[in-house]
Amino acid sequence: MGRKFFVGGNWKCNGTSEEVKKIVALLNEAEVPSEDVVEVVVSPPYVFLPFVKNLLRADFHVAAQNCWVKKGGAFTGEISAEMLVNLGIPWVILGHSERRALLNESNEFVGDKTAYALSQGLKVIACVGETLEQREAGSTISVVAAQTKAIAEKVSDWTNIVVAYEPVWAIGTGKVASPAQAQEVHFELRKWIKENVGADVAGSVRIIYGGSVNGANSKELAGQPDIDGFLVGGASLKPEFVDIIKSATVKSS
Ligand SMILES: O=C(CO)COP(=O)(O)O
Repeated sequence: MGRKFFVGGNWKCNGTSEEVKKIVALLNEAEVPSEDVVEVVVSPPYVFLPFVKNLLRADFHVAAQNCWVKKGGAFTGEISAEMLVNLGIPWVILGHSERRALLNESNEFVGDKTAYALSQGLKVIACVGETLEQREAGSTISVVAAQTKAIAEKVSDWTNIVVAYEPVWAIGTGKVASPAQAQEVHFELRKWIKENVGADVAGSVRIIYGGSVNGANSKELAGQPDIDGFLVGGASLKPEFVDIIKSATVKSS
């Protein structure tokens, strides 16, 4: 099958330099499956990126949580894709629901950002997901498809994209999607990609799940055929992140 398990830790807007040092020390000491089995990427706030990159073990990688939609310049407060490349940051998270909801990032804007970041050589964790209202209205698949379509319209090569399905109602709520609920959306999303992008991309693109993943629920979720890993928020700041990384072995066993 060839979709390497992917575990991302999204630290969001959290951490002091002391706390960041502690998390990095914890990760550096962790005994986890090799890089052949699981790809681990942690995403600290911008200001800690070079620090984390320099201290972190070589088999784990770092991601920024956002970047600007085009070349840098007179955009106060923004960070450009070129700067991330310049600092050797390989990944960026784009389209997180917190930015979509709180900063009004539209599907089109996220599609443009994804295309620009890829064009500069970054790898992108592109987030999609429905709100509770949308789920209850029965529009989960159409919402997720529209978000993915806006990316597909701007991007032709999906090699460096990981899609993160993060139902908004499961983020930071402790209310995890059941393995069956997550699998259903991952399956439908892969089907959409197969029909609208291509069978090769559908077979190879990793679709990871995010929303209240923890050390206790990660194994069962990882057992679902279309779940290729996780994007973890709260639990990525805790020792249980190591257990989540270890759930990669569910796929290889
Ligand atoms: O938003 C998330 C990861 O990007 C998920 O957050 P939680 O794991 O805290 O629910």
